[in-house]
Amino acid sequence: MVPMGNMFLRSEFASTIGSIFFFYTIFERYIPPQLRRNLEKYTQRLIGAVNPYIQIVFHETTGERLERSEVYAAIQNYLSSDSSRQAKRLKADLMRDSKKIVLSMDDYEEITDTYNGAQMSWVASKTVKTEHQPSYYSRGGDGERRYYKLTFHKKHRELVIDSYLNHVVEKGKLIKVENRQRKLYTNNKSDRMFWPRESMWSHVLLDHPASFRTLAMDPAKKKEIVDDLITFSKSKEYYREIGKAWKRGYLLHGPPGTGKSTMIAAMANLLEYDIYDLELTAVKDNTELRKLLIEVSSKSIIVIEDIDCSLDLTGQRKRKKKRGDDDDDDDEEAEEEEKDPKMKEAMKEMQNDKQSKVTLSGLLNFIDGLWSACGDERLLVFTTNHVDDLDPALIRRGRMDKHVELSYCTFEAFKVLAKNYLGLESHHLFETIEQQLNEIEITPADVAESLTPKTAPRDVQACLRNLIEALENAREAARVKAQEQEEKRLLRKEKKKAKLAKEASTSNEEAKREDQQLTAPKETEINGNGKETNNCHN
Ligand SMILES: Nc1ncnc2c1ncn2[C@@H]1O[C@H](COP(=O)(O)OP(=O)(O)OP(=O)(O)O)[C@@H](O)[C@H]1O
Ligand SMILES: [Mg+2]
Repeated sequence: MVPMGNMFLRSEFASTIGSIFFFYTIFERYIPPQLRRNLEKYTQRLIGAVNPYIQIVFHETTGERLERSEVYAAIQNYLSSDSSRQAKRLKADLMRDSKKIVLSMDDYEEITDTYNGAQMSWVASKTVKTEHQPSYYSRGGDGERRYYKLTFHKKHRELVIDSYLNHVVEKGKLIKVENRQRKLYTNNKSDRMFWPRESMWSHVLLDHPASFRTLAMDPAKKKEIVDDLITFSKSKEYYREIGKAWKRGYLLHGPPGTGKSTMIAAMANLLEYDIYDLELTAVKDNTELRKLLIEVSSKSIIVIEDIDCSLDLTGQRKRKKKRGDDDDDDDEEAEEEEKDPKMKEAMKEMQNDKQSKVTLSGLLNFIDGLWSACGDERLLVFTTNHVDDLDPALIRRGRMDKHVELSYCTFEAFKVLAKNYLGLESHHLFETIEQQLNEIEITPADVAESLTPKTAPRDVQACLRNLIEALENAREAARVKAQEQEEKRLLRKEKKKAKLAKEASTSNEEAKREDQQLTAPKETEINGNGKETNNCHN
């Protein structure tokens, strides 16, 4: 049996709804629009005077161009976890650049959030376009405009305005960054035309498998770098306190094939950052460099590879990436220049026209000038094979805070590679290899190549033997190279000696000729007066 009280309540409720419906129909049908709007306005004011709750509306689109509001997107991300727990009807979206589906509450759902003990209510809603509203009213052309409505008690007004809204937006942006697909950017060539809103960077998805676990290097050094990176990524407040922009410079130097580029990928994977691979030679000038910098997002690594070869940063073009026999090459080039200096000059000018005009001071400004402080949480990484060729100003601490040398393969590094490539922790051949590695210089890239299995299933013993052979070959190659260099040195010495001897004999001959001229008997003439005249004109 239904209790009498309940029945009464139900009939009361039904009659209230009926009355509202009745008045609403009259209101819509018989009251002219102008009067209706005025009535709505005053009713809102009346309710506002007695209602203790405040509402803020955040629309999905803003401005005349109806761009998607960043705040709306941040709120959507912020509310996603609460929505999936509280809302009964959910919408699933795969946002642009996101690797995860974002769940948000469907229209007219309501969820609550608690912040510092204050209750906040969020409702997803939409307004439908009426005939009085402009045609650009809705973004998708479906005549609807979505919004989130935040409702809270007026006693929390300051809390909401001073901190809750910032908290929502920051947390929402963070969630977006965590969900994003990471990217590898490179700068576009500057001689092409850019559309007004087109980016100067183009990108692909970043999907490099490198990690610090698989990076072969001294374990203590590796730990130091990992700790440094993690500390940096958590130091937002610290950098603010000491009054420094939140960025850090890394200089990775070492011979080719020692893992500099691999380490950059490992850094990006560890911190979940994007990579901006900056090709300096494609940047027209310092102004363009600054524009590129402004477009770099937070949580990113800006990389300039082979900085010593990238540009003429010290006023002299660096021609030699690969050294070794430079002295001879230099001699030959000098000879060429002597032969036809004018042609050389003309070629240089032609090259200069095409070259980037980025200067050292432009690059220094890029690293730590005022503009470099726009954007947060950035690593700047330079790599080079020849650290001594770099201008000291470029790599001083404060600009390049951490200098990391990546060098030839040590036994510790080999063990990491053996584990990665062969799943080996120990083997009786390890002792031989350790001895060899102490005596021979070989890059981790060469070790990795020797350890790569060439048969399936992999033959561990054969791989290790490959490495031992490669090491012996490297020893022989080093011996031959040293011998060749010694021969070249001796040849140069001989040449110099011969040149000096030739110069000495020429000057001797000249001196002899002078002496002969000085000591030769003077022609004597008797002039008309019967006096002697000296006819020597020297
Ligand atoms: N320390 C290392 N740990 C693991 N793998 C490495 C290491 N060094 C090199 N390798 C392997 O060798 C290859 C080449 O290494 P990488 O490109 O990182 O060298 P690099 O120092 O950047 O050389 P370059 O100066 O020529 O640019 C990588 O693909 C990687 O497989
Ligand atoms: Mg490299």
